[in-house]
Amino acid sequence: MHSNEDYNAAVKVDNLHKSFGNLKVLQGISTEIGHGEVVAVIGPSGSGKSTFLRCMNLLEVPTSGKIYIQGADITSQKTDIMKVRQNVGMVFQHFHLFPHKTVLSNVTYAPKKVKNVSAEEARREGMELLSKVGLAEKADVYPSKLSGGQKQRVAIARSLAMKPDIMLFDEPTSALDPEMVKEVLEVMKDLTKTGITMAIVTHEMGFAREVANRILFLDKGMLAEDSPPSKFFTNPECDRAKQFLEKML
Ligand SMILES: Nc1ncnc2c1ncn2[C@@H]1O[C@H](COP(=O)(O)OP(=O)(O)OP(=O)(O)O)[C@@H](O)[C@H]1O
Repeated sequence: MHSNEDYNAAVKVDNLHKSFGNLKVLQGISTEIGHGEVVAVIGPSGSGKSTFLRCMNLLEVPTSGKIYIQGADITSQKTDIMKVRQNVGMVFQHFHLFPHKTVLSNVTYAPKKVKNVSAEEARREGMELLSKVGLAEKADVYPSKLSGGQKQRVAIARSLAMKPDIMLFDEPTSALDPEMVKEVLEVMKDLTKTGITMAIVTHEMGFAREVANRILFLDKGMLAEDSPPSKFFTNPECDRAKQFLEKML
């Protein structure tokens, strides 16, 4: 795919399998995500989308197969899992903010604690990030005072504070009231323009179509289709994707 032999994809997945007991959830997924690429991972419920994403930052340990992040094999025994998670940020369906910390402290906590960033710098960068997600004026409030959409935007800012190269989003709008979905998708859309590599599990087909460079369609733990959105949403190759889209659109 790439002529330069030294090229390292942002993410390379090679024959990834994951089972929970006898349940084979991922059954031999291989793909690459290029630097700055935005991929949407879609597919029926239970097809393994979350598990696939969670393997990319080792929240789930693959049963077999390899995952390389910027050329480094994170599935090797020697991997420093904390380092991987610093570089591969994740935003979840439920926001998991620290309830006893202010919005700004939620954002500055990890850079200070894990990266030894000074309080002053962490604060400056934290405020910048909160401005980017439209929440600078909420810096000193506690999460309980925020709407779901605001909480998710803080969670995004908090993840970005570690300056990851890759961001994973696991159904980031699924737990939100409908009127809050848009504000979170807008923040994510802005993020796609920054050149950060993104993998997004989503049921928001319109959003996937608009922002993704590629659609990865999972079915029964296999990568059933890998197409650009223009093709996937108008003329998908696999029958399961056709059936899925008929239900979704
Ligand atoms: N920790 C776990 N232990 C046991 N089974 C699990 C675990 N995590 C996921 N599973 C099972 O693996 C299968 C795939 O789950 P996963 O969450 O990856 O699917 P998904 O495509 O993201 O689904 P959805 O769209 O419903 O969120 C499901 O049958 C689920 O019950």
